[in-house]
Amino acid sequence: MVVASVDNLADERSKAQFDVGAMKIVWAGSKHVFDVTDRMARIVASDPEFRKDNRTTLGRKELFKNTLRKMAHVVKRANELRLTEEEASKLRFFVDEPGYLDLHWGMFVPAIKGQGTEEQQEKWLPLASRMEIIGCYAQTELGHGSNVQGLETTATFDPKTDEFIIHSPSLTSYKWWPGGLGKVSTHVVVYARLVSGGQEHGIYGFIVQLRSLDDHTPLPGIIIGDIGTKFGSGAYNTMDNGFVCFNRVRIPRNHMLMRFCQVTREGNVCLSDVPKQMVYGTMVYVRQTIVSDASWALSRAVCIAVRYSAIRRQFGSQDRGIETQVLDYKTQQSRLFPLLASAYAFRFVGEWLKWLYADVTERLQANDFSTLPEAHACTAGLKSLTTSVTADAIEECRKLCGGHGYLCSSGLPELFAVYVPACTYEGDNVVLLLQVARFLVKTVSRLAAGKKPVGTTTYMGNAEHLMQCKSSASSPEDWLKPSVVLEAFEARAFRLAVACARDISKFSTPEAGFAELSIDLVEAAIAHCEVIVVSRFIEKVQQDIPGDGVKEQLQILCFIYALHLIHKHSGEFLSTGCITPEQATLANEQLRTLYGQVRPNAVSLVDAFNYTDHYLGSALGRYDGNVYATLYAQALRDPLNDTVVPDGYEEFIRPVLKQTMRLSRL
Ligand SMILES: CCCCCCCCCCC/C=C/C(=O)SCCNC(=O)CCNC(=O)[C@H](O)C(C)(C)COP(=O)(O)OP(=O)(O)OC[C@H]1O[C@@H](n2cnc3c(N)ncnc32)[C@H](O)[C@@H]1OP(=O)(O)O
Ligand SMILES: Cc1cc2nc3c(=O)[nH]c(=O)nc-3n(C[C@H](O)[C@H](O)[C@H](O)COP(=O)(O)OP(=O)(O)OC[C@H]3O[C@@H](n4cnc5c(N)ncnc54)[C@H](O)[C@@H]3O)c2cc1C
Repeated sequence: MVVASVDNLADERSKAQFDVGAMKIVWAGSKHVFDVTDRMARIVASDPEFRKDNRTTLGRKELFKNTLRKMAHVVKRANELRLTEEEASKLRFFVDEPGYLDLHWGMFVPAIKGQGTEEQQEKWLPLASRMEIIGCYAQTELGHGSNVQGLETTATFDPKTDEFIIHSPSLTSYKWWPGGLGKVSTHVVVYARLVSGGQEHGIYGFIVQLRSLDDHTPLPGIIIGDIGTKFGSGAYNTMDNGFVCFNRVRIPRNHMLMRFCQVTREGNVCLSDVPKQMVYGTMVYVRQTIVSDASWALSRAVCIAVRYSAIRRQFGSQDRGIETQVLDYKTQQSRLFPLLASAYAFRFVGEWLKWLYADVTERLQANDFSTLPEAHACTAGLKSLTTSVTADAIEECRKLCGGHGYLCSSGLPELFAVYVPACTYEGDNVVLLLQVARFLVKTVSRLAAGKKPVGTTTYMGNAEHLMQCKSSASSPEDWLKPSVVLEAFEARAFRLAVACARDISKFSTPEAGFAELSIDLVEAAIAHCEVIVVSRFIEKVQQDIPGDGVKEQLQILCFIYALHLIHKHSGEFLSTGCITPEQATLANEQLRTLYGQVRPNAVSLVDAFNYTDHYLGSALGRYDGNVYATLYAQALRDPLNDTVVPDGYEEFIRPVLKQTMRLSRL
């Protein structure tokens, strides 16, 4: 049985029609990134300190202490190996355990870099880099998260002492959720309403010390703790998401992050000549990183499901002969291959978004704020789209693995539990899509005023054509033409956005229209985000891509990505008149053909992710395909199997059996 499993994956690998090594480089982004990633993944996988297969069986306290041990080991190894920032960040990534380091490096440091003055950066960044202080990011409160302008915490300037007084005026104003806050962080960037001279001046970030650097006890006026156990076993419970109440805590004036707004010694508030949304900059940065993370989480789930589907056999045999690999069932392919294609799509759009973010950052530094709205819309929209799809996809992969997918040893339940809050943190996905919709409606109304759209909305400049065009697809092969596919996506997105803008104008106020039509607006926003992903994927496959057969495989995946969306949203494509029912049928026919073309390459396409068995953490997704023996070995290691007769037998099983025996004798 074991030998047959191993043979299956070896057979699968022998069928590949492309150069897997070259695809690994494409997936990584470059040879350099591949080398760094590969080396860091192996360092983590070979270090017993980073073992993670017992995580779901540990209680919260044990689990948390275990994470503290691992985080300390990460810092130690990074120092010992003299890792660069890039290497250290990959090392932390492959440790694959949410912990305070994520928030320290991922939000606290970026908040200071983005919103601190040069002097503030000079003071705080070395302390943070050497980890002489540990920081987190506290924006959300018990009563408000999405509505940042509704935050209640105050930072009142006291000109007498040249200090700010940080205060939580109500229970609902307690900071609630920040990762790393509950038990670890010594410092925090806290977002509060700036009050000076009796007037409010908006929300800004303030650096506050939370705990003593000598004995870690909370400083006076600070009530702090963990908010409690979260969804799933193991999963995000390794993180100390916390609460904090500030009771008139005093901090020096220069602890306010003053890059965009300065408070003088006299308490005068001087706003720089920049948009006030610059204070939301850390969120834009993190949303961009979340899009890249989505492709990692999705590809990990898909890797497990594809390998297992090649191993798993059900039905199809005559006379108890060899059964069919479940990967050969068209229904399995139609559920799995679009997810495989989405993993590649999100990888490429993530890389593009990184470029967009770098570009806008450069412009902002030169006081050019013109691309800020587009950067906000793209990061918000793509964060929303990719995390929602990924969360659903992990659950779909669990189902694709049948009963064994439900076991923690499949790796999928914990991956789902750890991933699903991505739909909420850094902005609830619906709230973020409504931001995209606001941007789209504005773009459409600017069009009417003769303004030329730029960036990702450039396609809307072709307004007349997009409103009238009818798809020219007359055969399944036509759906392999980039121009045919793009036109359908652009026309659908534009028509939905125009319909929303038109309908909003029928209400008494734009706000009333926006609120009433928010369901349609969310759909228009998704359609626009899908234009971005599809067009970036098409752009990618039109480039020169080295490696035998690599480009061909990516083209197949690109069209699977696009055509499965046409199928999924066929209602919208049809109701907007972008395609006809016959053309939808042709697209489906082509999709089926493409599934057949991916089939022999599926295992190699997930091998190209280059994941170690440690990172995958799955009995079902092992590289060698030795699924059943691993499942059995892991079952035997379960704490319930420590003893043959369970604890509790004497107390709770024997009395029941005795009672039943007595009753049956009656
Ligand atoms: C091994 C596994 C490891 C896992 C590790 C994972 C690590 C991840 C850790 C996750 C940590 C999580 C952290 C957090 O969650 S931090 C808190 C995040 N909070 C949010 O995201 C709040 C969401 N809310 C908002 O962003 C705003 O409140 C919202 C945008 C929704 C509304 O803001 P506001 O009321 O001010 O704005 P309006 O809607 O009225 O818009 C006014 C104009 O401002 C523009 N705008 C809005 N936001 C931005 C922005 N960020 N940048 C630029 N411009 C922005 C908006 O478009 C409006 O413009 P116009 O007036 O021109 O239309
Ligand atoms: C694991 C995790 C880690 C986190 N880490 C941090 C952290 O480190 N620092 C930090 O500051 N915060 C953190 N957060 C908090 C997070 O940022 C917020 O939970 C998030 O921004 C959503 O806000 P909310 O909880 O207020 O949701 P709500 O806004 O209350 O959402 C509830 C529902 O209302 C809907 N809704 C809200 N507003 C609208 C609207 N205008 N129109 C239509 N529907 C609407 C939403 O779609 C949602 O369905 C974390 C959260 C989680 C789950």
